[in-house]
Amino acid sequence: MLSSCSWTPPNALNENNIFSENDLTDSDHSSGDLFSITGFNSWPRDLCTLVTELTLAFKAELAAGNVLNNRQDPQSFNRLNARVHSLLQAYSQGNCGDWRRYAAWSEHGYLRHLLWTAEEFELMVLCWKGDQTSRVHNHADSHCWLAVLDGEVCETQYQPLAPDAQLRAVPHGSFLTRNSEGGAVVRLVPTSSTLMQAGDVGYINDRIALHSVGGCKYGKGARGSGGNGRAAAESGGDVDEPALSCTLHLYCPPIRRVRTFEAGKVCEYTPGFSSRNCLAEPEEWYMYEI
Ligand SMILES: N[C@@H](CS(=O)O)C(=O)O
Ligand SMILES: [Fe+2]
Repeated sequence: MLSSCSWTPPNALNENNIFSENDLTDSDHSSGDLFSITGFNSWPRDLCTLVTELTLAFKAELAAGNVLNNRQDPQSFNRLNARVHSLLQAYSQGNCGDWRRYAAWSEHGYLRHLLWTAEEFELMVLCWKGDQTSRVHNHADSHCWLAVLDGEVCETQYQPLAPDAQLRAVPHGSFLTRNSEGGAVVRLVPTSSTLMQAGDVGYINDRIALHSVGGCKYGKGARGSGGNGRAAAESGGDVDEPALSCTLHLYCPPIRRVRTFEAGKVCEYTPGFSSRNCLAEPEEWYMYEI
């Protein structure tokens, strides 16, 4: 709840919505160059500050007349991506563990816990037990940032190929399905597989690839009390138990319909949530208007 957060409205911004050198204190300068590159106000160690800074980043692009989706003007996107990436990285590497109160796992599949929803973006914690894996899916023309809060996940990206494409060998893990509209048959081929650890941040959209994400079968995960995986690992997880991993997902704009791709079929549905412990009532967060 907002009352439990030490949240204060951000300082006034200059006309470019970027904090100037004069806005920085000496201690800010000692934090390094990232401030001058990304222009954000504070390193977000808690969710309230993170949501505030993200809101400012998205509103700044909207105020400059840019759309927010995967067809965004490249210059606007590069500016936004640098800022959002830095904010998520700062939070996932140095957080105070406040996301843990929203985390819960299930035997039956990964769980989605909604933290924050607004017109510009949604933020959620996803909890993976063992090697639970999402089906290959799209992101509905939204931007999707993913930060690992604890444990490890593996992201596999897929690209469509014509089913009769001349391949020397059919790549392991590829399968025949339908295209996005459920029409022509395509072969989805895995093109990359990336192990992501606590503190890592990734980005994807539909123009880059489809993907699936999965946790690790066994290992050290989110059992410690620290803010990230290193702290949890040091506090000692049991390597024989399913790993408990947590990821933070940011979708801009929020995703209302998602498509999943399996052998021979495409499904479209409205993604749901296991819990909606939103951080605060929206009106409390919009005290500050750009
Ligand atoms: N995009 C998925 C999670 S992941 O596998 O990227 C979701 O929101 O459920
Ligand atoms: Fe995804």
